[in-house]
Amino acid sequence: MTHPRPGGWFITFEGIDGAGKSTHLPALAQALQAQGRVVLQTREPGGTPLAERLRELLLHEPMDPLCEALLMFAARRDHWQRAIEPALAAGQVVLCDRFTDATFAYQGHGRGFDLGVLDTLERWVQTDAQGRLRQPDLTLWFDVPPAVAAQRLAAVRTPDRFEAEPLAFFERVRAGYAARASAAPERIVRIDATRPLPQVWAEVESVCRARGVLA
Ligand SMILES: Nc1ncnc2c1ncn2[C@@H]1O[C@H](COP(=O)(O)OP(=O)(O)OP(=O)(O)O)[C@@H](O)[C@H]1O
Ligand SMILES: Cc1cn([C@H]2C[C@H](O)[C@@H](COP(=O)(O)O)O2)c(=O)[nH]c1=O
Repeated sequence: MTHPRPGGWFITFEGIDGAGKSTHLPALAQALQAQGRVVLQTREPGGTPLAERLRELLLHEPMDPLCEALLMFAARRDHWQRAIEPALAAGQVVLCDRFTDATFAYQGHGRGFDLGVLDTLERWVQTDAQGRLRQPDLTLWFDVPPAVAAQRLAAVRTPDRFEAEPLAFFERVRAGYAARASAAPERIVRIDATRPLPQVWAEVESVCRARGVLA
């Protein structure tokens, strides 16, 4: 049997809007808590009072792509320093609904923002006191075609500034996630999220067991 390591795990949930991330994140939190782990459930943009205020602007105020990218990273820096790093240092499991892969997918591939600049901002924001660039330990990429995701979301809520983008935008975002997954296959695991919920959850559990996140 595998045992969770004593230090913290940093696990991120990614995918286009409506893929199913927010459905599975609390389920994994519950499974981990049942095994005695302390779990921080959080999200981006957001996760601290300041970052939640930036989220409101990002989701609802019109702005140009540079402003959008800078605000995403500003929110991330606050979230990173005040919430994620302390939780990991305390040995907690951090489950984060979106992180920097989303910036590469949405701002980079979706909006066409310079990927090299995003690399630089990522290094500025996520480098620890020892000079190491910190990445998630595991990223679950919930992959669905944009038409499926749009159908799911249409049934449940009024679209925000991102969700109101056309299908072609989400095709580019999805391609962005695929590119990130090809570049980091050991970290980013693709989950076919078009299947019924119980099957998707079974794969989440199985990946987490295989990685030693779940015992
Ligand atoms: N595998 C699935 N099959 C059918 N419906 C699903 C599936 N996964 C999620 N849903 C439904 O789709 C809707 C969107 O799911 P959810 O909120 O988890 O997506 P999300 O990826 O977190 O989206 P967002 O990033 O926009 O918040 C919800 O109503 C959810 O119940
Ligand atoms: C972190 C991050 C997020 N976004 C976008 C993606 C989503 O449309 C919204 C967040 O809404 P959700 O319902 O919580 O998924 O923000 C982005 O464009 N870039 C990012 O880095």
